[in-house]
Amino acid sequence: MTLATSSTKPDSVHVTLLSIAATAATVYTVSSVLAFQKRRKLPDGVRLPPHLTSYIPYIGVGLQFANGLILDFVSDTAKKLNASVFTATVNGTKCVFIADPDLVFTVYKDSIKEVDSISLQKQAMTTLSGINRSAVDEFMDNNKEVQKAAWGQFHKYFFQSDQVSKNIEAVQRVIGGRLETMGLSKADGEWKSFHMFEFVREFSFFASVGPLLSNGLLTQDQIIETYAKFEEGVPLLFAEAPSLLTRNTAAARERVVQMLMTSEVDEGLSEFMKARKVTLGHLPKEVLARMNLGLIVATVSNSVPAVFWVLCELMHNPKAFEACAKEVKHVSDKKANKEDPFTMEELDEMPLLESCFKECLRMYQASFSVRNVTGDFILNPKEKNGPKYLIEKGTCIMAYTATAHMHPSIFENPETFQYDRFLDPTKTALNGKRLLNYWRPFGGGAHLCSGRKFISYEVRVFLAILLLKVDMKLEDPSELKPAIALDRQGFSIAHPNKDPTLLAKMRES
Ligand code: HEM
Repeated sequence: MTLATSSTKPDSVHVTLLSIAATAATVYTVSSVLAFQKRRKLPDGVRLPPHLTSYIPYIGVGLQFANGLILDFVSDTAKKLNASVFTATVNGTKCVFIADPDLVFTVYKDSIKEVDSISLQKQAMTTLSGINRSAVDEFMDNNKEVQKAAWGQFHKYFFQSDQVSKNIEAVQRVIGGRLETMGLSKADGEWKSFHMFEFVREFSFFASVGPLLSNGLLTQDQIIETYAKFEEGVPLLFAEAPSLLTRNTAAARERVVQMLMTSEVDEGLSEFMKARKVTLGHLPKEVLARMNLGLIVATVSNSVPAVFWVLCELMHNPKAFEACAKEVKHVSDKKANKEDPFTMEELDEMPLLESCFKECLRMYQASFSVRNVTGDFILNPKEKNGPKYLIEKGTCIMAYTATAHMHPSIFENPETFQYDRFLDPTKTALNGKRLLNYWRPFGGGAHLCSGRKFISYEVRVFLAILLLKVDMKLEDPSELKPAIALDRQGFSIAHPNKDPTLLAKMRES
């Protein structure tokens, strides 16, 4: 599918699904759907979702329309059209939007065979990683066993406790090294100033790519900036925007790919990558590097903003900060040697930190789960006697997680950061069903995030080290907390619309 873009500032312009949505919202009518329904014979009680007839040009709209939340677009349009499911055509593709928190996760149901994501995975490998389309088709269509083995490796290295434990140890070594690089290894009594997002990125990027790919990347300081340039334009690449708009992004991508093929990277390969190299060894080195770039995107584009929001919320919520700091100190005080890395068992004794992480994923997961529809199927709304919707072959479902995550009938005061909201795993939602059933920041079904266990420990360990060793304060405590950057919605965990200044110094031990 393709997204609308602004053409004024190629590459610095972000494309958003919101821009499309907001543009679409300028003109709408349901009359065409009603006419169509009369023509098409539908089973009893089944209707076509109303269609937002809209003017959505490909080029020439963009930032000027990005003036609201995708969430509001979805819920407001659903209300206007009086339907929990509606469609809108986005540059030629009929997209299905779902405003019902009980229906939005239908996309993850493996039982619905008419929903396909492989084509989008292929599209991402081609447009985003830059792998030749025929090589992608050949790999995805004819190497099912190899893909299964590669998935198994992910499971082994990022899910099995013994391996996650090793990786979490490696993460702590990386964090220790970065504290040094950032001038925070010694208690010299001096406050140092950082932009909070950049500060988090410095730790989280290397703490992820080291254990995931290679320690050889830890010395390539310039990879962060180059990768950031690439990541900024990823939505444009995925949208297959004209090359004029993606030139700089593609150039940054090529530089990252080169960095992933250096001899230092080869020499420092992680255990996971060594295993992967055996399984995928038949692929050309460059294709492998591009696939690894895709892994970095899956990892870093979510984990960096996620960790940022946890730190940011803690800095703005003294009560939560104190409670988490106390929890970490309690665990640390029991350690025989305080300098030893935290074990997974110790991190499991930090449920408040975990709850903060879950709460931030709830509040800031701003991505669509996109699925192509390969055959007609009927989507049943929750109301017993309510309408059932026909989802048509050839459409594209755009499931927006925040539809459930920010729904006031599910999560009490959804806009408020409640640091202990997820402390009790048996807690029920406002509608009486299990709270965690409505918490899906890692997707679901066949594409459930493979890194979800690893990242939940990585976040805890990073925050535990900071809370234990570093004094932190906001440069301007009266400054309002950042909001979601509207121009990046739809792609990953939301980015902030501004980067607050954090003052930090190593604590006297
Ligand atoms: C807060 C951090 C993260 C979030 C919110 C997140 C979220 C997600 C989501 C929503 C999906 C499913 C996409 C879809 O259904 O279309 C996904 C897939 C995936 N994630 Fe994550 N992720 C995170 C961190 C990570 C990390 C750290 C890794 C690697 C260590 C990782 C590796 C993957 C992979 C490989 C997939 C594709 C799974 C498949 O298609 O089989 N993710 N992630």
